[in-house]
Amino acid sequence: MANKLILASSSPRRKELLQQMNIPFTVQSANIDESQITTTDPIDKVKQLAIWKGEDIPIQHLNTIVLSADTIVSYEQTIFEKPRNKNEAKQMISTLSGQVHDVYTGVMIRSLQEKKVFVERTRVEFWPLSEEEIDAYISTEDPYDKAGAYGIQSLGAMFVKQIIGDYYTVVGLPISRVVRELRDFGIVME
Ligand SMILES: Cc1cn([C@H]2C[C@H](O)[C@@H](COP(=O)(O)OP(=O)(O)OP(=O)(O)O)O2)c(=O)[nH]c1=O
Repeated sequence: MANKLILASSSPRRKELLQQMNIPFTVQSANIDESQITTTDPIDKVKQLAIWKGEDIPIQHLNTIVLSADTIVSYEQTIFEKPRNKNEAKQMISTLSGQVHDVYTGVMIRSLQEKKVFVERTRVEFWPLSEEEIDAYISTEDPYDKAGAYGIQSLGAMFVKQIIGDYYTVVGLPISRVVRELRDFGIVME
């Protein structure tokens, strides 16, 4: 029997990226308490959160594969997750203005027998931004469901001077690596 993939995510971007790769899957959102995390190291954090999300989905069959991920923005010693309000969004974008930051995405792929966890990093440089530009941006919907308060795939694209690494790591799922790793779990394009 062919293996079946479950995407343990409520992120519309992760769903779209798997669809773009012609990989068949179903969605089951993980429900975890991210505030329970204690580590402040960005790599440990995205790994742990991806593991919690993936382990929240029960596996009942030998042919079930679960994919989960977590994305954060890291600048100097600070981790930026999703902004809770306008003030936090402004603070995040103002801090990232004119600077280079890292985006980390942790991924877990698991079956009953096996587990693979990895982290991808992409470096992003922002142009120096004016206060007017930042204020205009945070009054849109764009920043609020995204780590670091910007969407590189949407309006936030105008802030990005250059990147080093996989663009899709920033969007929330390093899809080329994920496709390769999924093959080892017997998940391939239709
Ligand atoms: C930096 C950046 C992040 N993001 C998104 C990717 C992630 O969906 C989100 C970070 O939140 P996550 O907690 O990684 O994911 P999620 O809550 O959206 O979905 P789930 O936990 O159910 O899988 O930020 C962008 O879409 N564009 C960007 O440029």
